[in-house]
Formats: sequence, structure tokens, C-alpha cells
Amino acid sequence: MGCFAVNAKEHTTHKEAEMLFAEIYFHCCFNVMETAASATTMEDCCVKVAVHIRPLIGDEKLQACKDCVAVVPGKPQVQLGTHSFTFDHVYGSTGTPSSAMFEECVSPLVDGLFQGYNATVLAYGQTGSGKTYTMGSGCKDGAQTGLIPQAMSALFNKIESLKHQIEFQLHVSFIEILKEEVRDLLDPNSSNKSESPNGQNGKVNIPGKPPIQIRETSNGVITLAGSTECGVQTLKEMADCLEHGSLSRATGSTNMNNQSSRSHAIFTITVEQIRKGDSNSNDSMGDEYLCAKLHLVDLAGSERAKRTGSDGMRFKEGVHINKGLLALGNVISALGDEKKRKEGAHVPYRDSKLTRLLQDSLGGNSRTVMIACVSPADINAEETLNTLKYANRARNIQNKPVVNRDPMSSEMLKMRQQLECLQAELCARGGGSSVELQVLRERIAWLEATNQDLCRELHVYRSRGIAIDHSEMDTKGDDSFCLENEGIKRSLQSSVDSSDYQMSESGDSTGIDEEAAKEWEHTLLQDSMDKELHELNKRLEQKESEMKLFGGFDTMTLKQHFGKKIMELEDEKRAVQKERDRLQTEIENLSATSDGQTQKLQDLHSHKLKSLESQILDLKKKKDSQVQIMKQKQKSDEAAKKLQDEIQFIKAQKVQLQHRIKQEAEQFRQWKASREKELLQA
Ligand SMILES: Nc1ncnc2c1ncn2[C@@H]1O[C@H](COP(=O)(O)OP(=O)(O)OP(=O)(O)O)[C@@H](O)[C@H]1O
Repeated sequence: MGCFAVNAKEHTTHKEAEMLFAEIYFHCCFNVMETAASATTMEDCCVKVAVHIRPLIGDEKLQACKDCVAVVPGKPQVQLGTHSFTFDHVYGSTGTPSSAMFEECVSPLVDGLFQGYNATVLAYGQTGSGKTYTMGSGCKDGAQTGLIPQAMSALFNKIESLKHQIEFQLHVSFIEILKEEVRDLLDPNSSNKSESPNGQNGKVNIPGKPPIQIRETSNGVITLAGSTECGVQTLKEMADCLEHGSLSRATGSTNMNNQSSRSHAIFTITVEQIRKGDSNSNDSMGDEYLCAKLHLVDLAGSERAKRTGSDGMRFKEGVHINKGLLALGNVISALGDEKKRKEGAHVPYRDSKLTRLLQDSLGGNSRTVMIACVSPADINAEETLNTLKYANRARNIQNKPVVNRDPMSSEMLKMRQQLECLQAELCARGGGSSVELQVLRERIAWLEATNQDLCRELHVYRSRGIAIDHSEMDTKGDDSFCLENEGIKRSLQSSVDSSDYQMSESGDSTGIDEEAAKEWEHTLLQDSMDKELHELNKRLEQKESEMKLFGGFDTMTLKQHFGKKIMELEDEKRAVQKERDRLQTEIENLSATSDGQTQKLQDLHSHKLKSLESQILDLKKKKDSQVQIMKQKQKSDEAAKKLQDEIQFIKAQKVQLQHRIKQEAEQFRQWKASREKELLQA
């Protein structure tokens, strides 16, 4: 951060001290703005694609199938018949050993979580190709060596090494999408049903709980409202959640896989961290809050009814599975086609719940790795070719991961940078004039006070969170209740940011109390909008107080002040130059005569000439500095204009929101009145 110097000796009156304050303030604003801009730069990165070729398995061996997938030695290249594809990595069947998959593909994503980056690992492939085995989400083969168990161990190892500097909070959620319905695999209120008459294992949701909703927050983040989020502290607790959810997942037997996953499953680990700032100080001014999510996705396999031998219920499932995968294929096509992307073609995320939930992972705020699982058997050649084509297209998808920092801590970071800049300026000046130091001290005090206010607010929010946790524990002391409330609390939290309620579950809502659901939705909405309004008011207040600082200095007066200063300096420079020229001529005349007296006079003049030269140089520097200040002023005017526009925009948003709050309340009131009327009539 560069600092520009202002000559302190120039500012002696109160008015001038104010001017100096203005100069410094403008200067700091620019530096801070620049830093903020560079801090939000996004990192573009492509979706990485790896192919995992499993060995021939029992049935395939019995049918004497042949290997039809070849790996080009030493290259991540796969050949199938006349087709050849290059990927980021190829594992198995004489490509890189599968054991290297975690280190190469997933470990960097786990590391990224600690820097605040979201990540997704997505296993895709035909039914029976080894997705569940690869992910380790099946409580059977691959349960130890799979990517999810390895990711969990790596996560806890890293936390162990960082726990003295950073405070961590971990949560997991586990959901499945079965026949276009989002189901909570960790819901303590639903029971695990063993084998049903149609041979299906899975969860039965207890009616009464509002269905899980997919929501999009005002800044485009996709969240799940109503899903259980379990707080975990140890690897064992996290592994228990994975196991519990995996057992609840819908599976069934088909001709191609006797334990085929009939749903898309998403296991999500949320890592929240509070990085302690200055360990020597007691306040939390330097704290930074980061939150990142790791989605581990085990998709249901694409299948052909003819080959899986499915009929009835299993056939219907297959249709839904293929529909979801088709929607995913369309999203991948839209994102992977450079021409379409440049033309800004529509990406059909809303065509299925799967694509809606993976919106951030494909083309959004996430680092994503896709593992395409394939069978090497020649009887599966056609499906394998399809998977390879699908995966090849996914390599062109560009994501834009960003560090997920809490807005409050970003604000603190900005303030801190501003403070550092001022402190550096103070140091650079060493024993600057007392007026200047006083002005800087006042500014620092103001910044510190604002920072402390923000810290206090942050503490209040955090302690409220803790208080809610405690009251839940005290009132019930029942694990299942805690789990449920954890979910409700977090769903409330996520709804707080939500701005729209698209794609609410409309499917099978038998037995759900419509009135309770409506009231629930109304409360969530009002809560969310109130919070949004509060946020807007806060932002407005903040922007207006920033504006006051700009407004405190009359632009015209400042311009005149600096203009006059430049003119005065010009005059002074000219006068000194004239004096110098006069002396030079005198010296030349004197050098013609060489008696002792004249020599003395000549030395005296030369000395004076030197001092004039340095005065001229000094004046030039002062003039340059004043010109610089004028330029900064120009920039500050632009910044003030931008701030004014932002204020107008926030005000317009506020009016709109107030209107929406009224409208929603009125709608709900009308609905309730008509409901009561109906009840009375009944
Ligand atoms: N790398 C591997 N090594 C040995 N066996 C494997 C491997 N991958 C998968 N298998 C075996 O192949 C069978 C099918 O695997 P898995 O259930 O993981 O497939 P899937 O793609 O998840 O299928 P579906 O989509 O039907 O759920 C299982 O019996 C599993 O043990």
C-alpha cells in the first residue's frame, strides 16, 4: 500500500488541519477500495474429471466378458474401440492405481475447505460401475478405502494440527433425491424400514414435518431448508452419520447390481472456522470467519430397463433416475459448450432437483471433481462409451470458486486494512506536526470505535446461537430432539438469507398438516424478510455515515483552496527563479574583476545561489504534491458519487422489501381468515 506525503508545515490553522484530514481520508479510501476490489477477484477453474475403471466382477467373469477399455501407458488417456478420450486422471485397469485417487483428486479440495473454498466430488456412471464403491458411501465394499472415509480422516487430521489457532465447527447433512423428492437421511423422526414388499430398503418419513425445500438466497447460494444438520466433533461421530444415512438410503436389487442405489445421495460436510487474529490482544477485532462446504455426491446409475430387468416400482425408479441424469447431461452440455457459453445460452438447472442442487457445483462457486466410473466389460461397451462422452464434456465446465467469508468479518478486514494504512502513514512521518498527528489519531479512534461496535454485534450473534443450543439441551436433553432442532435452527438460519421460495416440494404431501406448513412458511418468510430489512437498514446507516465523511468537505472550497495553493507556489517559484537569474548575472560580472573583496562577494553570491536552487526544487515538490492532491480529490468525488448511487439503490430495495412484507402478511391474513371461515362453516 503506497502512502503519499503531505508537508505538515503547511498546515497550521484549524481550517488547514481539516484540509489535511480530507487529503488523508481520501487517500485511505482509495487504498482500501483497491484492496477490497482485489480481494474479491474470482478464481476461474475447470471441473476436473477422472475416470475410474473397476476390474471385471463376478457376473461379468461368469459370462466370460472381455476387457474392452484400454489405457494408453503413462497417459491419462482411454481408448474404447476407435474412440479415444483424454482426462485429468485415469485410475484402474493399468492406469494409475486407484489408491492414488484420493491424494490427487480429493485431498486438494479438503485443503481448500480451510481457505474457505466450497468443493464437490461427484461420482457418475452406469449402474454397477462402482460409484458407491469409489465414494465409500455404501457401508459395504470400499467403506474404508472410499473417498468419503478418506476425506473425513484427512479433514480431522488437519483440524487436529490447526485447532490451537483456529476454532472449528463441523456439521453434516445427508439427503437423497428419490423420484424427484428430497429426503432427509439423517432425520431422527423417520424410521428405517427394512425390506418392503417390493424389495426396497429405505426411509419412511413421518408425516407432519414440512417437506425439505430447495431455496436460493439473494446472492444465488442454493440451500436446503428443513434438512437435518448434525453437529459433529469427532471422526467417529461423522462416520456414524455417514453409516446411519447410508443404511437409510433407498437400495434395491436389479439384474445388474444386487444392491443398486435407487437414489442420488449427497453427503455434505460444512466446515465453519473462526481464525483468531492477534493472539496477544484480548479483543476479537482480528477474527475472521470462513465457512465452506464439501458435497460428496453418489449419483444413481444410468440404466436400461431391458438390461436391469426392472418392472413395476423398480421401472418407475429407473425412469426418474434417467430423467434426473438427462437433466444433468443437458446442464453439462450447456455449460461445456464454449459457443453456447459465450452466447450466454440458458442453463436448465431448474429442470430437476438434482441439477438445482448441483447448481453451485457445476458452473458456480465450487471446486469440483467428477469421477466417471466405468465397467471394462465388453457387454457394457455402449454404456461405457456414453459415460466417457458425458465426462469428456464436463471437462469444459468453468467454475468460479470464491472464498466464503462472513460479510461482517470482511468488513472488519477492510477496517483493519484502513487502520494499517493510517498506522503506516503515522510511522512514516515519525515526528510529524502535532496537528497532523492529532487528525490521524482522531481517525484511528473513529475506526477503532466502529470496529469495536462490529465486534460487539458479532459477539451478540454468536452468543445468541450458543444460547439457543443450550436452551434446546436444557429443555429436552433428548438426542433426537437436539438433532431435529439443530436442523430447524439451521434451516431457519438459511431461510434468513433466502429471497425466493422456488421449487417448493409439491409431490406427495399426504398426511402433512397444511395449516401448520403454511404457518411455518409464513413465519420463515416474515423472519427472513425482517432480517433482510434489518440488514438493509444497517447497510444504509453505514453508507450514510460514510457519505457524511465525504460531505463534510465542501468540494468547491477544497478545489479553490488547492487551486490557490498551486498558484501561490507558482508565483513563489517564479520570484525565486528571478532572484537566481539576477545573482547568476552578478556572479558573472564579478568574475571579470578578481580582487580579494570581489572574490568574497562572489563566494557569498554562489552560496546564496545554491540555497535558491534548493528552494526552487522544494517548491517544485510542493507543487507536485498539491497536483497529486487535486487528482485524489477528483477520485474521491467519483467515489462519493458511487456511494450516493449505492444509497439510492439500497433505499429502492428497502421500499420494495417493505412492500413485499406487507403483501405477504396481507395474503397470509386473508388465507387465515378464509380458512377460519371454512372451519366455522364445517
Ligand atoms: N474398484 C472395484 N474393485 C472391486 N470391486 C468393485 C470395484 N468397484 C465396484 N466393485 C463391485 O462392483 C459392484 C457394483 O458396485 P457399486 O454398487 O459401487 O456400483 P454403483 O455404480 O454404485 O451401482 P448403482 O448405480 O446400481 O448403485 C459391487 O459388488 C462392488 O463391490
